[in-house]
Amino acid sequence: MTSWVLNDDDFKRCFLGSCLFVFTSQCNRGPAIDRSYRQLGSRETMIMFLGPQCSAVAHPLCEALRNWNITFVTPLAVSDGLSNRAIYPRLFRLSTSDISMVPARIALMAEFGWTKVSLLRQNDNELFSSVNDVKMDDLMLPRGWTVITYEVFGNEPWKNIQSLQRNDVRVIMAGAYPLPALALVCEAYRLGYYGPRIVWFFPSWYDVLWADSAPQFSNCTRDEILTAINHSIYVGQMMYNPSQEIGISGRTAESFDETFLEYTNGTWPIGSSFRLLTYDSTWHAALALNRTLTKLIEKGSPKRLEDFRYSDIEMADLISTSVSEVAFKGISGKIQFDETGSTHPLVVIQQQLGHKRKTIAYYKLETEEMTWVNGGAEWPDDTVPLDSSQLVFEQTFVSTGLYVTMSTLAGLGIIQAFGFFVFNTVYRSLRIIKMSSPNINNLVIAGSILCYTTVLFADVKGSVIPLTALCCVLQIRLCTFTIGFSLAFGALFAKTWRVHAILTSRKRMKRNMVRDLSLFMMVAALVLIDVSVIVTWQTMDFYSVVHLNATEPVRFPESDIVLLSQIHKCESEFNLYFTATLYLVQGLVIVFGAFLAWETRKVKLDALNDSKLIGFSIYNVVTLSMLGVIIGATVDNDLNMSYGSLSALQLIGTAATLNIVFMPKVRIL
Ligand SMILES: NCCCC(=O)O
Repeated sequence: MTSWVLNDDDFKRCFLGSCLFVFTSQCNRGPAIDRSYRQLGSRETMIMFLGPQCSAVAHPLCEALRNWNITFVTPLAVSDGLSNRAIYPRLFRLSTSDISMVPARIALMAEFGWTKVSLLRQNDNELFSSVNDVKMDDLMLPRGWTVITYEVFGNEPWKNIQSLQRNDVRVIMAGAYPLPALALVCEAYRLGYYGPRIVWFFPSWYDVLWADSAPQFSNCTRDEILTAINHSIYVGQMMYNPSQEIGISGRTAESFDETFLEYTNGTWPIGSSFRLLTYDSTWHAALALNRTLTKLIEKGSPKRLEDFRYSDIEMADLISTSVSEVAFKGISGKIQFDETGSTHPLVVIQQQLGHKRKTIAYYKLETEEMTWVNGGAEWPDDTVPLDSSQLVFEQTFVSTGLYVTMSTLAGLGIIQAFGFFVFNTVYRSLRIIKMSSPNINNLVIAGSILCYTTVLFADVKGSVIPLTALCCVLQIRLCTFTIGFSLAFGALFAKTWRVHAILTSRKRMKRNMVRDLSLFMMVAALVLIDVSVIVTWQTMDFYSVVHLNATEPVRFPESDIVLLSQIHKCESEFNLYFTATLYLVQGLVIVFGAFLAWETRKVKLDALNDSKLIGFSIYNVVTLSMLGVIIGATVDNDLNMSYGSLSALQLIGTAATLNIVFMPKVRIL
């Protein structure tokens, strides 16, 4: 390209015929360095180097040639490291550091509502060093945005694509030369990682037709690459002055392109995206050499440009200073270097739309201002892609059908319990009822009703229970079941204890020493213990709602939604200890009750002795409680299974106890 520029007639008129070394290295370090050293070893001294336009070459070469006092003027070479004047004192580029594109990328993310990206860069080049990642981090982290993965790719880009797929990455900022990028995108295509939900960011200095090289440099066709990069975004410096201003060369960008296309037979060869910058950089070199010559003449120096020698620091300084001082209106825009030897161009944002690349915005680095043009970005279905799947939480409730069934059964149980209460009250004067302690039996009924009531409190679908009140429901269940159990089983226990006391009083005590009041007190004491444990628990160690994933996330391939079913549970820090205390109290009553039932098993007076019934009840309670603990532990996260099975156990246990205690009496009557 530069060779063509040098052949341009207008250019020749302005240029003084000085010795320039022109790079045609196509970003290959080795050949570039080899050619440079051959040139330096020749008899012809080079006053200035035009290029290298690739950072990959600029880094090693300019560093190696630092002591040769050669001034480099290059159109591109955008690596941030090249701004370091200590290492590259005589390097001037008509471009800005790639790192200065980061604010533009951030502004685009903000515009499109993206807060999660992956940064992916080529492994073997300083241009795509972690400096960009650090700058991205600096601007993203304070905003609370996330870099999902930092990918570095080499010969196995499929691994990086799989990582992007695994991490559900939607927006990828790629830093790579076009040829490795083709291999990367080709892998993405092969692995099905493309479509309306995937957006790539590439540097805008990629040639517009970069996908055309696909068959040569990847296993994909041009169309496959274009499919994979459709809607991609390109960010980079503006290399085209859209205004029809005539620059120093007497050309506009448009008229230049006409001539250029004549020269290339209407094609856009590789590297043509920086044709205007190349033209302007050559002009810059020429103007700087002119300026140097003028200065030499003005100073009265006998030296001329061709007298330059690599050891002549004074003249090298003069050349470098002249390069830094030259400012002019080029066909790519206004050219003026800053103290780092870079320019401050406008940033252009483009979008790949099929085989075309559309300019969608400009971004001013100084003012951080974005100007949208040509209708801005276009997205499939007019919807900006999301930066990640939308996690939709679905609260799992107890199913209405299950709740209604269980509640109906509980209701029937409560009705039956009331029936037993009526029976107990109506026939209280009959001997069989009287001797079975009807008052205490009423406690069994009351306890059973409370146990049945427990089933009615559930986190049921369509219920009006807000999440904040969920733990109140659990507290009510805790109270109704614990107190209900203590009332019912405590009353049975108390009765058995009385039989045991009577049995033993025949020898040592008076028969009527154990009145109902004592039994009430006994049950009340048990209930009081429960209440104290519950009150201590709920005042010292509050329940709070925890969200538990009930299932693995369910992905819907055709949408961005990932459904996560959650159950809400109430837990407290010392949950385990308080539950264990309650179990211990109930367990002691059960064990002691079992002992008393065993002791009084020989009492033949059925109306007086409930020991067989207690034995049955204990058997019931122990079996059902064990089942309850096992079910509770195994189906903890399946709300319906957990509610259904525990409610069934409560219903069966309560109904069995009530029927065991009352049915024989009802039958006798
Ligand atoms: N061919 C130009 C790419 C940019 C760079 O290497 O700095």
